[in-house]
Amino acid sequence: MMREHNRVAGELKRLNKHWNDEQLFQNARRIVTAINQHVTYNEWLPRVLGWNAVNLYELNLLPEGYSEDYDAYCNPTVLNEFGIAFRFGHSLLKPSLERMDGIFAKRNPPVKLSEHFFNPDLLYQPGMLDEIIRGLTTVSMETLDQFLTDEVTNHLFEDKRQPFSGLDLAALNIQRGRDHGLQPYNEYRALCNLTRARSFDDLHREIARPVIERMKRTYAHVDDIDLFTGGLIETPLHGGLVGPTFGCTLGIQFRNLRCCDRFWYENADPLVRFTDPQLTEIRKVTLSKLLCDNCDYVESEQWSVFDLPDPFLNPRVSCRDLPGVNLELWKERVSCGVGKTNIDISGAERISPCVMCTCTKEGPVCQSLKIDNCFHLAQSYSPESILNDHVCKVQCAFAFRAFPQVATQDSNQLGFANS
Ligand code: HEM
Repeated sequence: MMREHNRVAGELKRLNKHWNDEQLFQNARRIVTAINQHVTYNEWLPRVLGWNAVNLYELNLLPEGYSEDYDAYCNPTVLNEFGIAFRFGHSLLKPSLERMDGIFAKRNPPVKLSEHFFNPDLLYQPGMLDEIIRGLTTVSMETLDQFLTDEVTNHLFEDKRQPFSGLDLAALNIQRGRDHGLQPYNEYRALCNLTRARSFDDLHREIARPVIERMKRTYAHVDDIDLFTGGLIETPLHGGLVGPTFGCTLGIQFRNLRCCDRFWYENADPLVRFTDPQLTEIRKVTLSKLLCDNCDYVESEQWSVFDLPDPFLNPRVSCRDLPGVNLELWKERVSCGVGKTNIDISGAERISPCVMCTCTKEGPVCQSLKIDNCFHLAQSYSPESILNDHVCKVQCAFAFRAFPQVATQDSNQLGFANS
């Protein structure tokens, strides 16, 4: 995303040479934020929550036009519970990241997590970032379940010189929930419209039997189960990764992030919105295109990078064939051409006797003028220009017919009576 920011800022500078650093930064930031929101809700959330939950929490994006869902009275901040529920990703980690070359052959050695905590030097090696990205988009993740790789449960931030110095991420997550005063898992079940369990066996609809048996051995009472533990062990929602309790926590959070944010990219607020054509451009972008644009030598990506490549269902295509944002639409207007008239930005001109146009950032906006006195109009404009203006004709033809003597006076320039 940082590379994308700099790429967009560079393009904006080429298109708007008169912009200063602040304008370039703020506009690039706004575009990249919008792209991030679009990719997250369009490509990522459906895979985490499944389509049923996406529909239930109204997280579907609009295919066109502006959203009117902004609610100034709701709270967009991050829920305490979300800070724990969103750690479900820790269960998806593999012990090492595969590296792949340009023809997707594995490169050795893979990047072992525990060998690189606090040591990102590897990323400075030429081609390394591309190799890791190819690996990440080609190899499947771990299953979301009660297991976390040993690399983060025994070797997190380990000091190799000191045996057993590694931390346990699962324990940190559980303890962090308690530090933050979170309610037990059972309370969140009730809040999320599941039944409040009175015994361990009441969990059987959401949690597999053998896992319930392990819970019995771990916790003294069903009310003692922590949110992180209970959420992680639930059977996934249909078509998603997380179970109903994490699904509910994430669903509410992502709904708030969308509806309570005045700067949400689909919003209609005329002070901060994108133009309709700009919004259409943002809606074209996919994570595959982002990777293409920002890796060093990546030339192809599968259409949907959150899904494994497949020659039929998700083929790798050339980066050139993936749609992206056309930044030409952010070229700032300095003027608008309306017919033969050129109007400066923010200026207004009468382009004909009865039509006034204003040049806005989104293009010219024209409106008909109400004519109070047609004879005054006739003193200022030629008969041809008035007759050629449909708006004048509609308003003044009646007046000129009613007073034909105006047309016969020598001083009269109109000649309407003869027409
Ligand atoms: C190699 C990969 C990762 C490592 C080593 C890692 C490690 C950590 C650590 C050490 C913490 C702080 C734990 C604490 O003391 O409370 C943390 C917090 C967190 N992690 Fe991860 N994590 C990784 C990947 C992920 C992924 C893939 C996700 C989500 C999809 C994720 C979500 C979170 C969240 C939401 C927090 C809490 C942040 C906060 O409240 O400030 N992490 N992670």
